[in-house]
Amino acid sequence: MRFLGGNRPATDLTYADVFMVPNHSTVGSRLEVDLTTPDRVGTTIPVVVANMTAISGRRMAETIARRGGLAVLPQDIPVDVVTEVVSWVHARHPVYDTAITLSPTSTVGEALSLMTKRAHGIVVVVEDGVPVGVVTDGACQGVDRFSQLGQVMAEHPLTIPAGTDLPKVFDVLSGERVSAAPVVEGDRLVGVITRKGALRSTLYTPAVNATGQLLASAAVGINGDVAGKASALLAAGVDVLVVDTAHGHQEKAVEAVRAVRAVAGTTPVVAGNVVTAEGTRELVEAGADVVKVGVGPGAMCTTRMMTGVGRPQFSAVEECAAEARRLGRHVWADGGVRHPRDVALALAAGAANVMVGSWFAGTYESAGDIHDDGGRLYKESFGMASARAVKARTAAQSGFERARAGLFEEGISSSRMYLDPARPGVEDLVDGIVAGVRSSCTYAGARTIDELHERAVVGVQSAAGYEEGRPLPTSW
Ligand SMILES: NC(=O)C1=CN([C@@H]2O[C@H](COP(=O)(O)OP(=O)(O)OC[C@H]3O[C@@H](n4cnc5c(N)ncnc54)[C@H](OP(=O)(O)O)[C@@H]3O)[C@@H](O)[C@H]2O)C=CC1
Ligand SMILES: Nc1nc2c(ncn2[C@@H]2O[C@H](COP(=O)(O)O)[C@@H](O)[C@H]2O)c(=O)[nH]1
Ligand SMILES: [K+]
Repeated sequence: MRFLGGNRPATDLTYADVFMVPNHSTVGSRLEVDLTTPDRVGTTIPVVVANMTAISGRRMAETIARRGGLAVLPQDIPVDVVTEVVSWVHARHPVYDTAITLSPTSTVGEALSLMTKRAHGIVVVVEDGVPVGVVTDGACQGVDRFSQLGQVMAEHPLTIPAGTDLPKVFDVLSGERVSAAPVVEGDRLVGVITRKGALRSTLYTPAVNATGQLLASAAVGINGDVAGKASALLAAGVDVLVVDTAHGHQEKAVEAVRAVRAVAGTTPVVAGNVVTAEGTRELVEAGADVVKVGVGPGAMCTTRMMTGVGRPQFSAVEECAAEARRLGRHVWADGGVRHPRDVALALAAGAANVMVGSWFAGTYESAGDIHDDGGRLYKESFGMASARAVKARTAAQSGFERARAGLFEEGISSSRMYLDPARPGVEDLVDGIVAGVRSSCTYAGARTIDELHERAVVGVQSAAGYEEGRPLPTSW
């Protein structure tokens, strides 16, 4: 990456401060771009879901890995639960979405409450593992919530035999005017496929481990028996370990990384967070394969307002990525991503992968429950250093210790993240990110993430320059 006109600004910058100019390009199509990440964690798109309780759970992990990304389970989740979630994610189908299933005697109320857990929009009614009907949201409207699904379901549903050619699936579903259908092996249900899902599966490559299972990752904190917890997570089968703390450039964090490295073998170890070359170097020397960059850019984060500490994210990523690359390692840009452009700019700055939290909170697949605010659907999100999260994390401590820890909050305890009715699923947001980044690459003349970093020419803009780039939904 170089600055336009060779003018490196004296001030640190964040994503909104910068733009990329197009280069002469020989990349003729956005489909020629390969977004496999150079960090060797196995992701085929540069999207990692942040380890936040309100966001990253089993459905998020499954859905994002199927499209080539990775979700990190938060450090607060007990090991036995992580173990169960990881084996569940590993057992998911790499192409077909997991079906929501109920029986003919289940109620419409149950179907409606489960329908928003996934974006595919159907409940499959099963008897002995065999689909006998399909229920859509439309079929549940205007009927008593206690009605049984056997009375409202569409019987003898269209089913797709597993292994059917994906363009054919798209054509069959389009021809039958249905958006989703159960997938069967023989007569037994193995999943669900949508029209969009068939399309996406031709564009995305699932992120899988050496045995072909969807990738799963989990975080470990820096307190307590770090090596013991890391070993338990490895025994649970996690494919990527993340050492997670606010201040990664502290002795305790460095020791935690050493402890994790000692037990991790060949499993990639990611550690953070830092914002300087020195912090990056110390974590790499302690054994991190990837260093996580970002102090204070997160949407739920109050650190900069509380402490004055942090660094504008574009410059933080640029400096840390340069140091990591010099040492043969990589960085993940963590926090502050609100638009596809931010992902592209993080990669241009040298990040190998980009962590997204709050933006994904407002989706069907995030971990929280859905709420209705006068017809607008939303989910609650909260920071991992908020009083709410600290309370949960310190549950085993004495009341005094918990109350004292609660005084050191550096995050928002409650925020509403509204679902975009046009893009309610996390895959809709990923489509936007991937389309944006592929396009950035062709503008820069890059076929890969490394080439985007090498070729990017970045300028600094005024607030008016940024504003000019925003679309205008209504007139002036
Ligand atoms: N990226 C970011 O900007 C930030 C991210 N977070 C997220 O919040 C979650 C909680 O992280 P964290 O607060 O590190 O909690 P942890 O429970 O992981 O513990 C942090 C440990 O570091 C010690 N510590 C020393 N200085 C600091 C400091 N300035 N801030 C925090 N801890 C410090 C703490 O001791 P003691 O409590 O005694 O001081 C404690 O032992 C994580 O998921 C983290 O990623 C939190 C803040 C900023
Ligand atoms: N200072 C705090 N940072 C937090 C908190 N919870 C999470 N985070 C960080 O934010 C990113 C995600 O950023 P987003 O803009 O995509 O939401 C996450 O990975 C953490 O590093 C918090 O309570 N305080
Ligand atoms: K912030």
